[in-house]
Amino acid sequence: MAAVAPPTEPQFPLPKVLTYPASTPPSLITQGAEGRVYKTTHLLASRPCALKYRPPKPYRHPILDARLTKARISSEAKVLERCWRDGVPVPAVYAMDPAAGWMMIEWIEGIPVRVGINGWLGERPEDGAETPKEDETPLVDLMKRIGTAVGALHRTGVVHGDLTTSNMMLRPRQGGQLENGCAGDEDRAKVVEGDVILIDFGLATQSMSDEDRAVDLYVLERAFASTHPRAERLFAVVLGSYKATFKKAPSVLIKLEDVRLRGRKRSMIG
Ligand SMILES: Nc1ncnc2c1ncn2[C@@H]1O[C@H](COP(=O)(O)OP(=O)(O)OP(=O)(O)O)[C@@H](O)[C@H]1O
Repeated sequence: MAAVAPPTEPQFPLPKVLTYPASTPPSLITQGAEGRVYKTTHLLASRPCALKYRPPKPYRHPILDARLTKARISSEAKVLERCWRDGVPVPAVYAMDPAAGWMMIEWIEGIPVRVGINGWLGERPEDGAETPKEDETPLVDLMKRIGTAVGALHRTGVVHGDLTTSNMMLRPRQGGQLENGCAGDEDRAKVVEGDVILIDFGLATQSMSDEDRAVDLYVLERAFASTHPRAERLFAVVLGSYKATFKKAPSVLIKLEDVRLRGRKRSMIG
């Protein structure tokens, strides 16, 4: 008889909700400074979920810690629900227990947009290098979908607070997508296909201010330039589709000029 492997001890004590039986054991996806993300099937075997859990912080006063944790989970879930109701592409919230520090949200299949873009760029030379022009339509289309998603987010009265291409998932449409963002020539377009879903609303707030929206765009612009320097010029496409999606974009884009100027001054001063 084949030996049965003993169950492996989880690296961290599981939140209580994940100690109940489920069709598959939970798997730890990330361990950040503030919390952990697990993939679980605790709700339904056919419906994988992401469980965001903020464990107690031993270095904080317990009453303050409990209050902060509860407020942060509630606030993230509230923002997600508002977005979802208004049709912004975000994971649905399935369940939560803010006092216990967790919320269970829709699992988004696919790869982070960052991985998709880098998979597309592959070994391409730096921007501006002498190369024959190639058809960039699939990448440009992805930029448009990013701008549309951010435009929808701002239209609904939410600013994300940490927009990066890591906080966006590319959910495959029918026919699938590549697992790891690496592709041969014939599959290259596939790595940038799919619906853009915004994730990680831990720093999100409800705001209608041009300034807050412009800062959100600026954070994304800076993150984009440092993560994808070879595609920096395409950020204009993101802003173009943002403008096409969101009626109030023109005043936000004027504000963005100020925010950029402040950013440049700050980096000159050091
Ligand atoms: N709904 C989801 N579906 C699939 N994967 C997810 C989902 N939510 C999060 N992830 C994965 O977990 C990672 C961390 O998630 P997230 O950024 O929301 O948590 P965090 O960084 O711990 O949060 P916070 O910034 O609020 O402390 C993501 O980069 C992604 O890989």
